[in-house]
Amino acid sequence: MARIELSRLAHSYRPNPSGPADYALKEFDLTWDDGGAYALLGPSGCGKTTLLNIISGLLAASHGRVLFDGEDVTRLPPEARNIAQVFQFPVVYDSMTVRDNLAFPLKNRGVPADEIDRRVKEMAEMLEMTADLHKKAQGLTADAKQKISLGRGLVRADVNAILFDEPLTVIDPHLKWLLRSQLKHLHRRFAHTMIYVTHDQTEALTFADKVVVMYEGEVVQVGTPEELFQRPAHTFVGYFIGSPGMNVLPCRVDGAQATVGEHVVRLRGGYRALPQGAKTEIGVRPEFVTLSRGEGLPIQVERVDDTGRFRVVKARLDGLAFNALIPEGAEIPADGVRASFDPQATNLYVDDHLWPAEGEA
Ligand SMILES: Nc1ncnc2c1ncn2[C@@H]1O[C@H](COP(=O)(O)OP(=O)(O)OP(=O)(O)O)[C@@H](O)[C@H]1O
Repeated sequence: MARIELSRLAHSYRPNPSGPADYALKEFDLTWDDGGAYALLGPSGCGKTTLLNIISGLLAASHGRVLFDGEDVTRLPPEARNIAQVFQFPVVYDSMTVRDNLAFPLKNRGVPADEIDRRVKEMAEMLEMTADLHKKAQGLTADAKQKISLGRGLVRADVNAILFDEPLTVIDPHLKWLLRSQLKHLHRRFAHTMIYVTHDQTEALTFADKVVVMYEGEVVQVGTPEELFQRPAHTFVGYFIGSPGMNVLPCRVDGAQATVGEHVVRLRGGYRALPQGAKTEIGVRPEFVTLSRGEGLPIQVERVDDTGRFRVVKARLDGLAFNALIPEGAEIPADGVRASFDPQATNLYVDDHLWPAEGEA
């Protein structure tokens, strides 16, 4: 296992990049702690696979360095990096049995036969494939083949890190849930550094201790699921995490208050010296919105969906989509509805980035 550092890393697939749009990854520094369970989350095309392939050595970064426990591995090929990688689609040897497929990475590294036997049995049990050990991979379903791929990634004890690139895409929903909890269990047991790529927030939040969120080639936040919920560092994190996502409203800011349209919203602290001409917005999660006939911003309710524990109110505010989550039992006025926000949970964004109030870090 290793602590993985990416130093001033950037990548362009073009030979002569001339501007930010030419970069699949824009420059950043990032450290993955030894033994951490990370999810790498972001929409299609944001650079997740590019980043994973740079860590494993399948791709040479055009800029910056990769360090494992302080040692520069930037120029080392994949086989010298001791990384296990599991891809979206199965990578198995069809002509081999399940047992031989699982044993392959261990045989390659000269692990003694009795140790191979023990680890293969343990892995087959975990994957619920003990009865299939003697079968050729060829005749198995896509699900089963992908389970073997996972097993081949997890069977080695000595890896620096295990990288998963959307490994559960082809797996049916029930098994998906099962395998995800087994991965978590395995992480607790062996404390491998694990990086799990997904564009599914549920998958990311259930697997990881820390989530790295990417957007358009940038790492926009690294944080615990709670941090991503409470203080999204970028408006994209606010939209992407949570269901429904954070409300983002254009505003003007004056000290400790924002003006949205003609209405004043109290902020949790003072804001001065904001950059001239920058885009300013407040972000408030639907969970921190209260509806009443009294104070607040006028909204037009379009729909109320009852989920059991709370109701999702879909509305418009100054023509923009706006959502509120209202607990069961709390009143939703029939007309003249106004929305007010908890100031502690109202964040200010300047050009999409979270802006701290005076005195905040
Ligand atoms: N081999 C390549 N040559 C040129 N451009 C590439 C190559 N691979 C990826 N890209 C581009 O780099 C950007 C990042 O792609 P990448 O596959 O890393 O994203 P991703 O977040 O993994 O997406 P997905 O979730 O769809 O797999 C995209 O604009 C993509 O078109």
